[in-house]
Amino acid sequence: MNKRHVYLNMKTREEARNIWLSHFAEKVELAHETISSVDAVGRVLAEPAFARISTPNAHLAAMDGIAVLAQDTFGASETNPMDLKVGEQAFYVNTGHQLPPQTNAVIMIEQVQVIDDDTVRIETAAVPWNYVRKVGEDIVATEMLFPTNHLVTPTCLGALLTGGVFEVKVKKQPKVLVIPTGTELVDWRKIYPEELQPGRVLETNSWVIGKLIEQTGGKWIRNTSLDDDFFVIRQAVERGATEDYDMVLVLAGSSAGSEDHTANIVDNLGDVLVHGVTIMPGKPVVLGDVNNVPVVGVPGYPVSAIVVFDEFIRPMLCHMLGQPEPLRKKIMVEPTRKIPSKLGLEEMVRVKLGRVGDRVAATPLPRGAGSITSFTEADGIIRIPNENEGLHPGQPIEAELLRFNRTIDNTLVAVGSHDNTLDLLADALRSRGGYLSLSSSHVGSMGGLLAMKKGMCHIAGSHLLDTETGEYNISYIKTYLAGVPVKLVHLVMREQGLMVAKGNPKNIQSVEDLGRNGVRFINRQAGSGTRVLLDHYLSKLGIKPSSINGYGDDEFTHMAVAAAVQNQVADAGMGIYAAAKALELDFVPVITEQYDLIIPEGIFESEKIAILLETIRSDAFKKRVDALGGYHTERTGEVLI
Ligand SMILES: Nc1nc2c(c(=O)[nH]1)N[C@H]1C(S)=C(S)[C@@H](COP(=O)(O)OP(=O)(O)OC[C@H]3O[C@@H](n4cnc5c(N)ncnc54)[C@H](O)[C@@H]3O)O[C@H]1N2
Ligand code: MOO
Repeated sequence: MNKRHVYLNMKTREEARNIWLSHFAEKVELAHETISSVDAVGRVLAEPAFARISTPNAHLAAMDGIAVLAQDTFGASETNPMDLKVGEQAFYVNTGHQLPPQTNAVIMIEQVQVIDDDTVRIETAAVPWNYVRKVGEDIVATEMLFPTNHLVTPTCLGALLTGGVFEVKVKKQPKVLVIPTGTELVDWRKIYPEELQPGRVLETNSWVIGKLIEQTGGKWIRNTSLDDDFFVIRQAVERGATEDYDMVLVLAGSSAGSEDHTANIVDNLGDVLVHGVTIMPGKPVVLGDVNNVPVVGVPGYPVSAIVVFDEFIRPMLCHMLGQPEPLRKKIMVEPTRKIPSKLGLEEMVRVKLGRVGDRVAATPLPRGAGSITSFTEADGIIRIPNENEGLHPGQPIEAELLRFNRTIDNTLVAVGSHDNTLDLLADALRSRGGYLSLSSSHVGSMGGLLAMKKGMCHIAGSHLLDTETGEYNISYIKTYLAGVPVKLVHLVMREQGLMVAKGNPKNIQSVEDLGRNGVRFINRQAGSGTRVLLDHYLSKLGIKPSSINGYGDDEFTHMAVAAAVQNQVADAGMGIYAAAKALELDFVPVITEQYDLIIPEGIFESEKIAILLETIRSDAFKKRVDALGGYHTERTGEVLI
């Protein structure tokens, strides 16, 4: 059974959804149960709920005052006040009291003069049924309160109880068996995080998918994680499809590897309806039918699993529960940079969004389906259609929102060079308890200048050294942002240097050592301030870039360079002290450099920027920056131009 499975016929998302939902349209029927109305919040009615009693169940006073027979008061006016006898023509009532017999209106106490214990005076006539809540005004016994398939909410509970419906018949929650598979997986409940061995992976998908099932109104039972063994996994799927489960999910093993059994197992036990959909992430999904139970082979990568939940599992649960699928709101956005896409696949690109002027800027996040943070950091999803090779910067496209519009309006968009203090800044802004958040995307200093020129960001972080004057950023602004009025605010001074393995085994002491035989370097991308700095040193020292082994290999952030050194992909990389410290690397200082924020003049006086400046100038923020090590904050917050 270890044959490598070749994809059946790839289907488009639309085709796959139709096959999947229509195949089970008549087959999936949830059982019913009768439960207390209070427990039914979040559940779906299996039959209509009819009121058993009326409410109000008598005529009730709607105001504090006197109950009267309206006809008795006709003719009363300011010029013709009328006296009423208490206990005969007028009866004191409070809001909610039942009206005394033979009365049909209430006069508010403010409009009543008390003459003595037995007499009250009025100056306006009462209109029949004024300030009275009549019998059955809200609910009439036998009326239908809610139809079949109604989702009970806390407010619906109010109507049910008021109508005397203390129990309701609801659909049983769809019960889903979730089977994680993969010999490399480790149960997080059984280890300390630091004990995780290299190559082992924490089993997270079942928990994420399980909680998504709960959110959709289902229940989940987690099978213990199974090794990649055809027979063991088949047995679990068979059990799920013959016991009283409404759906079975096999996590991982969906693609083409020698250990990827899901499609074969479904084929062996039932029918594979779809294997392979032209979406990315989520491509290798398996949709099948075993014993009339929907079975999904959910791809192992965390983001692929979430996408498959959104596209196929949630729709099936909603179908079972008779609920419409929740649709995400959509808005038009513009990419801040080029987003290439594979022809023939519908790519779902996670993006950060922020309103800049009258446009919403969309910055793509890393696309790897293994990166869960590319989903948690995303504000929206852009779908690039199958027949499209990608998007140009500024090309308008629809994005599905993962957050509220308000959040997007209140996001400061930072595009440019990466610095760890931006993370602290983002946290400091959020922890003010206000509404403002910072989203930063790391495209290097020059990338930030370009985004600013196109009006796609509020902030560009930059540390571009003018090698002739020794000054930072200003000459670059003059050259690249000519005609774009901007302000420059100093953020931090920081140590740049060479990150090397702990103990510095290759004894790298300076930039000159990078050209030595046996030293492998990892560079930063062209256009990054760090690259400019390195090139400056190389030319000053007369070292040819071509003489450095690895000069052509680059990474986009300080942390990525640090990780390359930690993983021994390289012996040295240029970056900031904080990144070296974070990964416990040694650090050889080269220079203290200046890192500033460029901000468009047009928004410099805005409330958002005022909050930003107040935050970076605060002692609390500077203290946190200093604690990172390798930073100097003496001039933090100074406006330079
Ligand atoms: N030759 C090909 N290889 C792959 C293809 C392909 O078309 N041809 N497709 C790729 C795509 S796209 C995806 S998505 C993955 C799907 O792989 P599987 O569903 O077979 O899953 P695995 O390979 O076992 O795992 C992938 C990845 O995810 C981790 N994982 C698995 N389960 C969990 C879990 N429960 N919690 C957390 N993480 C999990 C696993 O360790 C792997 O790192 O295949 C590509 N390959
Ligand atoms: O389809 Mo895979 O899910 O692209 O990563």
